[in-house]
Amino acid sequence: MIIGLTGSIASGKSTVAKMLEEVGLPIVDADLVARIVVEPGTPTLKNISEVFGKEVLLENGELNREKLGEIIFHNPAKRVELNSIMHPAIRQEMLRQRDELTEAGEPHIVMDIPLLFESHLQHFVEKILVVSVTEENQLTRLMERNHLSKEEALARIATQLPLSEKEKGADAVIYNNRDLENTRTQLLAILKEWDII
Ligand SMILES: CC(C)(COP(=O)(O)OP(=O)(O)OC[C@H]1O[C@@H](n2cnc3c(N)ncnc32)[C@H](O)[C@@H]1O)[C@@H](O)C(=O)NCCC(=O)NCCS
Ligand SMILES: Nc1ncnc2c1ncn2[C@@H]1O[C@H](COP(=O)(O)OP(=O)(O)OP(=O)(O)O)[C@@H](O)[C@H]1O
Repeated sequence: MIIGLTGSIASGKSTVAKMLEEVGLPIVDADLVARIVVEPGTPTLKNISEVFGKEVLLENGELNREKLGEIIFHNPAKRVELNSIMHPAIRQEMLRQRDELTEAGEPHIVMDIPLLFESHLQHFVEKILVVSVTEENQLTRLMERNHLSKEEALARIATQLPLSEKEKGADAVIYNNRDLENTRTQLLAILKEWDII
């Protein structure tokens, strides 16, 4: 079974992905793939620097993620432009990793895709697991993890579909508002129901 793991920024997808890894499931991680496709020397990085200018590169030639983040989370047109450069490359590499795992005989694969609904990638997966949080917890955790001001964190949250909408499209929802043991208990119950463990 191909499981799509999604949620919103700082809702706890990576936290749940780690738990899924601990029970032995392989993960295809879109955020990680998004880093691979912009490594120095890739056509995607060249394309980004042509469109956004040399200011989005560090001195060593790597992508300046902080700088690019500041630009795209405050400018919808720039975000659409970046998405149109990066998303085809990300999708291609994610499918390659998925096929490699399938060929290696993995019976279940998790695809961790933050923008699963926004990018209409539901057809990539068979079951959708949404990690949800209250707006209050999401904001506090995002500000703490990324050292962002309230305004910066709210701007990032606003670029994604509301979690209430994502919950409607889910086969199962994990409410990640309490401690990690509580989250793990919810996850294991879902995996049992889906006959995965
Ligand atoms: C702008 C970048 C360089 C900022 O890097 P940074 O290290 O600060 O963030 P990171 O990559 O860890 O992303 C954190 C979260 O931000 C959110 N996010 C990232 N990109 C986008 C986007 N284009 N639109 C909406 N939300 C986004 C996701 O929830 C993601 O999990 C980076 O996010 C990026 O390359 N984004 C474009 C690719 C993309 O769409 N990635 C999202 C999943 S495929
Ligand atoms: N149940 C919890 N209690 C307290 N803190 C938590 C809990 N779950 C996650 N966190 C913390 O909240 C932050 C966001 O979690 P995580 O990185 O897993 O989210 P994410 O959905 O993967 O985010 P992104 O989309 O930005 O990659 C992290 O700093 C994490 O340690």
